[in-house]
Amino acid sequence: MSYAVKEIYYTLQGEGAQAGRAAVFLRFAGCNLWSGREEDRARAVCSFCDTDFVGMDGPGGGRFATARDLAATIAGHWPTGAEGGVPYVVCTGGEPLLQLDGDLIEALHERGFEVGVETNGTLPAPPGLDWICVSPKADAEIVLTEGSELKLVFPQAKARPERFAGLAFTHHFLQPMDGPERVTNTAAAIDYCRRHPKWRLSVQTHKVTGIP
Ligand SMILES: C[S@@+](CC[C@H](N)C(=O)[O-])C[C@H]1O[C@@H](n2cnc3c(N)ncnc32)[C@H](O)[C@@H]1O
Ligand SMILES: Nc1nc2[nH]cc(C(=O)O)c2c(=O)[nH]1
Ligand code: SF4
Ligand SMILES: [Mg+2]
Repeated sequence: MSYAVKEIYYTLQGEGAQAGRAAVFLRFAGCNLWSGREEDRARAVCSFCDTDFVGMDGPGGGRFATARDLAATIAGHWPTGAEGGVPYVVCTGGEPLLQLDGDLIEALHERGFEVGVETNGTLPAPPGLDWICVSPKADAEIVLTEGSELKLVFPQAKARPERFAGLAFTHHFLQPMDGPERVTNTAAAIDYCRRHPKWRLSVQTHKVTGIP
């Protein structure tokens, strides 16, 4: 199958347990919980999204006919001068599990990449992923109930942390909801983590440092 890609760029992972790690970001176009159009936001299942994932018009974006082509393009974004460490690609979107498949993961592994995914958890994951970050949304049942990290945007009235605390993830993070209430949400997340040490705070560090 072919892949619809919004953008591809090299940056640092900004969130969660891998925050600070150099990575190529592969942002797929499209999501199953919101059309991406502002006029649909209020009645979307997921209504707080901070991302433009519509179309294939971003830097490095486009339609890729094969897994080989896409993996080669991603590998081309890893700087030739980067010394040490393991090349890392973060597959996000939009919802990456609408498109990410075993062929692409295999092609990326062949090029020496570890493959991470940022997902809303509503779709099954193909085999072979090295890092799975699930970020549940209040009105969308998750089918991915284990993985590397569960990163809950906080607060969501209908998705309280207690509902997810017992799931088999290696890490549990609360990420303050960005938007008009960011400062209040950050204080509330800090307070929750202080009272429930199983949970850690995930600050969106790329927004603090001003990188993409
Ligand atoms: C844009 S989403 C794309 C991946 C996938 N669709 C998902 O929701 O996990 C990437 C990450 O940003 C988080 N996110 C989206 N909007 C946010 C906001 N307004 N504040 C904080 N985190 C947000 C998501 O929960 C997810 O962890
Ligand atoms: N630097 C950086 N880190 C991120 N981690 C998750 C992101 C996402 O949009 O999925 C993201 C992003 O957009 N930028
Ligand atoms: S599920 Fe992810 S990409 Fe889709 S609208 Fe929500 S935060 Fe944005
Ligand atoms: Mg983002």
